[in-house]
Amino acid sequence: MSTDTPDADGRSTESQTATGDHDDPLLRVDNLEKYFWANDSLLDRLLGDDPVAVRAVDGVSFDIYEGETLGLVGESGCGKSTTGETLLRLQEPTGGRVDFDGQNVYDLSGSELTEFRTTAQVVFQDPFSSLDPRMTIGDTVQQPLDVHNVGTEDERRERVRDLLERVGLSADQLDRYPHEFSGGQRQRIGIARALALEPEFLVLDEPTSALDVSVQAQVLNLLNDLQDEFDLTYLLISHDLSVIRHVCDRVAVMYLGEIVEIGPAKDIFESPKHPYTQALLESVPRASTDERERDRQTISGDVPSPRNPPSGCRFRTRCPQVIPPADVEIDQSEFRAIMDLRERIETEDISLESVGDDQFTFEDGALPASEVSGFVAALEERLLDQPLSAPHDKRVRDALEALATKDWDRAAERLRSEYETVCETTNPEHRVPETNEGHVVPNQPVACHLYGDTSRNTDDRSESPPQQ
Ligand SMILES: Nc1ncnc2c1ncn2[C@@H]1O[C@H](COP(=O)(O)OP(=O)(O)OP(=O)(O)O)[C@@H](O)[C@H]1O
Repeated sequence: MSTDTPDADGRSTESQTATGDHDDPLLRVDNLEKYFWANDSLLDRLLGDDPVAVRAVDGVSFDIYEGETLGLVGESGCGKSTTGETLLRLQEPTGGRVDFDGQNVYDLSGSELTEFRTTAQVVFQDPFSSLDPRMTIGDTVQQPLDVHNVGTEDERRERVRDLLERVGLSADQLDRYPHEFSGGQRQRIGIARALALEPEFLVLDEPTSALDVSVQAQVLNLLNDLQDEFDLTYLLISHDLSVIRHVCDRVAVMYLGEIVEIGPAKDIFESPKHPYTQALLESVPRASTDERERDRQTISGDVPSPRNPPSGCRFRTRCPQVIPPADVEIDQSEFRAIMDLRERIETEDISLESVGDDQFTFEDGALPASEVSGFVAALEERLLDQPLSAPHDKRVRDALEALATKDWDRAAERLRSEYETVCETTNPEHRVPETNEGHVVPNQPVACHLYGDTSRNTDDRSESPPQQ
C-alpha cells in the first residue's frame, strides 16, 4: 500500500514492489460462508414461519500475502464487512475455513485464540461510534494492553504516548475525551488502539468513508507509513474505488456474497473482466473534462436481497451482457427487457387488475375473449419501454395473453422455453480469462460465462502470489 508518491496510474512504484516475497499466504480464506437467519424468533416459530437464510457471505476464497494490501470492493450490502468480521472471528462462520499463519482460526481456543486476537485487529469506519465518549483517549488506546495484561502500568502508559505520537497526535492529549477531537483525529485514535498489541494483520473497514475528502488522504498516508514501519498486512474494505485504486496491491470484487473477480489492482482497473467490475468502474465520476463528457453508465437497479439471490450468476438481473441462448438472435437491450419482464412474471409482480386504468374487468379470473388483444397491448405499453422486433414481439404477446386468464405459470414457461440463459441456469466458476489475442490472464480469475474454458478452471484465489 502506498499513497505518497503515486505514479501515472495513481499507485506508487513502492506499492507495486511491496509484495510477492512469500509463496505461502499469511491468510488463506477457503470457501468462507456466513449465513444469518431471519424469521427465527420464537414468535416466528409459533406463527409457523420457516427460518430464512440471509446469505451474506456465500463461499468466498482468497489469499492475502504478507506485506500486501488486498482491497475488497463492492456495493453496499454485498457482504464485505461480514467477510472481514468473520475472518477475524468476530463472528462465527457457517462454513469454510480461514488459515492464518497456517492455523485454522476457527479451531483456535485458549491462549492460541488470544494470540490470534492480538495479531489480527480491525479499524472500523465510524470513529464517532467506535470510541467510548466517557473514556479518555489515553484509556481508550491503553484498554487492549490492560485486557491482555501487557507490561507494567508505567510501560503501558509509555506505549500509549508513543502510539499517539506515532499516529500524529500529541502525547499531551491523552487525558482528553473523544468529543474534543476532529473526525480525522478520532480515526487516528482508533488506529493507535488497533496497533497497541503490535498486530501483523489489520482489517480496515471503510477507514476513511466517514471523513472529509481532505482528511481521507492524510489517514490513508498514515496507514501506508505504518504498514511500512510495522510490516503490516491489510485487508482494506471499501465501496470507494478511488481509495482502492490508490492504495491496494490486489483487489477482490464482491457481489451479493461472492467474489466475482480478483487480481492485481492495476489489471483490475485497466482491464476489468467481469461485467460487474466494468459497471462499478463505469459508475465512478470522471476527473477529466473529456471523460466527464463521456456518458456515465450507472448500474441499473439495486443489489437483490441475499435472502433470495438470483439463480446462476447473481449479477445476471442487472448485467448489461447477459448471454442469450445460442439459437436466439437478439440485441442486448431487447434481451434485457425480456429478462426483466420474465422476472416480473415469475414473481407475479404485475398488478393485472389495474392494467389500462382499470378498463379491463376480470370475471371468474379471466377476461372476455374480445378484450384480450386490448389488454395485451396495454400490458406491453406498461411493461416495455420500446416495441420489440420480430419474432420476439410475437413470443412476448403469446406470454402476455396467458395473463388474461391469470395463468402466470404458462406465461413464464412460454418465455423461459425461448429465452432461458446459461447465466440463470449455471453458477459460473472462477476461470482464468483469455484476451482477444488468445493470451490467458492467470492472475485475474473471473466468475463469468463470458470467459474462459472449463479446462482451465481455478477457484477464487489467484494461481500465483502477487507479482513483484
Ligand atoms: N446480523 C445480521 N443479521 C441479518 N442480516 C445481516 C446481519 N449483518 C449483515 N446482514 C446482511 O448481510 C448482507 C451483507 O452485509 P454487510 O454489512 O456485510 O455488507 P457490506 O458490503 O459490508 O455493506 P455496507 O458497506 O453497507 O456495510 C446485507 O444484506 C445485510 O443486511
